[in-house]
Amino acid sequence: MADGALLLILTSPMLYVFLFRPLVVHIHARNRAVEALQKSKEEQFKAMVHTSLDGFWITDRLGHFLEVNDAYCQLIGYSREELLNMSLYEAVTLEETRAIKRHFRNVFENGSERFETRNQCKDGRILTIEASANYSSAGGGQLYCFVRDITERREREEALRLAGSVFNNVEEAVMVTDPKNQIIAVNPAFTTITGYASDEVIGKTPRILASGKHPSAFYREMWRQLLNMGSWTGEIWDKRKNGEIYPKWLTISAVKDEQGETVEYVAIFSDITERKRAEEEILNLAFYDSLTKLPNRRLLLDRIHTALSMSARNHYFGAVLFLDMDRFKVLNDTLGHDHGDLLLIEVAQRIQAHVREVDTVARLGGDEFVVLFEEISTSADEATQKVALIAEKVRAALAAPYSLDGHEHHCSPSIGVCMYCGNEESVDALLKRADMAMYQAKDAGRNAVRFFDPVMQQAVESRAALEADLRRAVPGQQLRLYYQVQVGDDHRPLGAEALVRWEHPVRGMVMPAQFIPVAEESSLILDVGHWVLDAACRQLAAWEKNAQMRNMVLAVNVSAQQFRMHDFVEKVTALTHSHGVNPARLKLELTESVVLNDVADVVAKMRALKEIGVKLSMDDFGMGYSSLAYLKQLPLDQLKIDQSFVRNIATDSNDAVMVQAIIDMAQNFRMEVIAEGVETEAQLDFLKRNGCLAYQGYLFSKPVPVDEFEQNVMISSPEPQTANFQLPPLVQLASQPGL
Ligand SMILES: Nc1nc2c(ncn2[C@@H]2O[C@H](COP(=O)(O)OP(=O)(O)OP(=O)(O)O)[C@@H](O)[C@H]2O)c(=O)[nH]1
Repeated sequence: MADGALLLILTSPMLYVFLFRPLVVHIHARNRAVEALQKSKEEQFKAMVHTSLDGFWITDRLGHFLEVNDAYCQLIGYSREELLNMSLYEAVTLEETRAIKRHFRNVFENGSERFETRNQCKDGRILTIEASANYSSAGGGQLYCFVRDITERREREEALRLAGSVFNNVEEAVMVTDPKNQIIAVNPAFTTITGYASDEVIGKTPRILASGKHPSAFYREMWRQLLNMGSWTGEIWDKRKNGEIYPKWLTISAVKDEQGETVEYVAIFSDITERKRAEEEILNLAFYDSLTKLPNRRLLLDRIHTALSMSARNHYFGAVLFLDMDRFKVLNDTLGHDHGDLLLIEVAQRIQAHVREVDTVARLGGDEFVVLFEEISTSADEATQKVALIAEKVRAALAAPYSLDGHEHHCSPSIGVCMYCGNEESVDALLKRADMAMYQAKDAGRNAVRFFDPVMQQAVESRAALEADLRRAVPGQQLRLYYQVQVGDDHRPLGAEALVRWEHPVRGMVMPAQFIPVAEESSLILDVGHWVLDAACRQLAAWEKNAQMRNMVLAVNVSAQQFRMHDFVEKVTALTHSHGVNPARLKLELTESVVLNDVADVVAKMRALKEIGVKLSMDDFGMGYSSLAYLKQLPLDQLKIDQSFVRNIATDSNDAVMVQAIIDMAQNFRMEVIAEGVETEAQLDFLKRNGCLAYQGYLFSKPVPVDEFEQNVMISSPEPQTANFQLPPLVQLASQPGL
């Protein structure tokens, strides 16, 4: 229309001036008005958009921002200028790029789309955005979009979803109560643990769960803490629907609103029956003896420790009783371990029946028990007397016959007592003393009570020190061999007995009587024994090269422990081989204690030794329990008459008869016989007259180092094995034991 008017004006100026101009003016005015209206609408729109709390943007079809409002700038952290130089793709997270493209396509096709996306702010934060986009074809196609940050809402929803899932699936029971303590919700685990379905408890108070095991003060304290601190945690005994009382671990928290008012209490609990049972079991295993149910060593040590500290404060005397059943092994060996166990249980009960409840009765292990008496008296005398009385009562009770599964058995205890006051002595020392006293009771014939004696302690301590030193003797090369000659009836040297000496750097020369018993009580005797055999073989090998010494037979003592070793024969064989020694020059002296053990095994070993050519002699013959019956079975070469018989043959007719009998026996069994401890001519004379043709003793020589021995042999036999062994001026030393 406006275009037609213009044509008319151009073709007819008059018409224009008079008719159309006013019209044209009107039209312009109207257009201006429309424009103005449009402008004002745009302004309004702009104002509306810029004041909107929601974000707003316009992009072109490619996503370049054409307009953004302040809310969007604030939301995303970029300025308007920055955004107008960016595309929407730069404002979303990388993963969202494809989704945005899809949303754009949808908007182009459908005109509008609501979608959720994730924007990346300038500072890196990721926001969950709800977007409502519209398409306009104006300006080559534009997208108008209102956006809203729903990050928090989504997080809340997620948290709620999670809480709901946790509530329903968690193993712990959850119970929610209102501020009036009425149950408003419980989860499935609550039903599993308590047995109550939710509709049975909702509207009720948690008191229906109470076991009645706790006093009301317990609940008062729980509420006090809950109200003051906002939560309570602890162990509590409750009752299930079926009446079963059980322990649970409970946490109650008060949930408050923004004003700080409690709106709910949330109780979360788990059933700890199993855990408590396991804990108790572990505790029992750790601190109690499973057979007698008495405290074990660990708990006892702890109790003694506490008792000593108490005594240091209150100055009361206390005591430790150490009990060991006498010959308990016999019961195990005869009636069996089960009966042994029954006796131990009975012993535990009898001890407990005779002491106060506050006294600790413990089992240390095996047949050893300890009783700890605390706070007996502040007077030493009174305390000692009281303990002596109790100990005697316990002894008598334990010595009474036992009926074990129908079998009557007699057993008794040996009891050692050690008093204490204060904590100067350590727990260990105290127990050790009581133990020593117990051994004193055993030594006194058993079934007895003995108090600790300090003199005995000293003896025990010096023995322990000797053992510790002895441990270093072999590796420290402190052992020596001495040689005591053995001669024939013509006094010619036949060989020697090798005798061990210990040359201690501080103690000086230690005699075997001092250290062999100590070695025998530990396995040290094996090391010492092996060393002696090795040294003897080395010496024999050296003598092989010396014409005058070549025929010497060397006797070596073998301990019972050493002989019992399963590989003893192999060891002897290996030693003779490795030193290149003629085994016939080696004579092993066995004692009756060796032979008494397991006759069949002993005989087998002896035969094996004889097979390789080693000679065997029975040492200290006549001292033990050797019976003719088994002497006959032993492949012995020689009997050695013990020096205790030899000592008195000239003066004691009994000993003389004994020696005669031994010599006869040896002759009957076709064994050689040698007498040890020959110190006088009279003894020698008697032996000779009775047919004993070999001798060892101070009359010929004391034990001497190898050089001296060789010298003596060479002096006495300038020609190999011809001359008599001269009696050296050593006879005066005869009073020393012939070791
Ligand atoms: N039945 C049973 N025997 C045990 C138990 N623990 C250790 N023993 C045995 O208890 C015995 C303890 O013996 P000892 O105390 O050394 O010796 P004993 O025969 O009592 O002789 P003395 O103490 O010298 O009078 C050993 O034979 C152990 O094998 C156990 O739990 N039950």
